[in-house]
Amino acid sequence: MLNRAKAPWQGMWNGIGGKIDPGESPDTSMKREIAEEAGLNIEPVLRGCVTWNVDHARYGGMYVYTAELDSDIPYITPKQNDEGILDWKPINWVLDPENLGIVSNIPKFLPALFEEQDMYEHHCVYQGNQLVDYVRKQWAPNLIKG
Ligand SMILES: Nc1nc2c([nH]c(=O)n2[C@H]2C[C@H](O)[C@@H](COP(=O)(O)OP(=O)(O)OP(=O)(O)O)O2)c(=O)[nH]1
Repeated sequence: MLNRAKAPWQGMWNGIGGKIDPGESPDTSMKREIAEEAGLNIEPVLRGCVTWNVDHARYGGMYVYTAELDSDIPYITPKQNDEGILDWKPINWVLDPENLGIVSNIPKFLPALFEEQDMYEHHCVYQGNQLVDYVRKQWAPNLIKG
């Protein structure tokens, strides 16, 4: 997890990610972001997408990935970089609904990434900063591999 040094969600814990560069595929972008921000070489596995709208406007979305790491990987945390503080967190801590230090939609979409075979679009509706509705529907990637 990354405790973000900058907005959005400054001071909160989020997964690692970032914007896709021009000409880059989502998979390649994910690999690059994890290498840049965590110094890890991973094979990202696409597991769905998260979409949102804020105040019935400002629609956006992101692809979500998982990856498997060797348990013997030498990786000491917490560790600070330009993006914030990196640390491994127990899954129960991440998913605890009373944990207000986590970006609010993570407990909604994360369990399905690990526990279910199917992929979903996880849609989040915000009023201002408040997550007021969440629905998911089955989703299949279309022409995004590269
Ligand atoms: N958990 C969660 N993360 C989100 C959501 N929306 C969203 O953009 N993100 C992620 C993607 C990015 O990692 C980060 C948004 O920050 P950003 O747009 O400044 O991107 P970044 O600085 O991390 O990336 P970059 O400039 O290095 O490319 O949060 C969301 O609804 N939930």
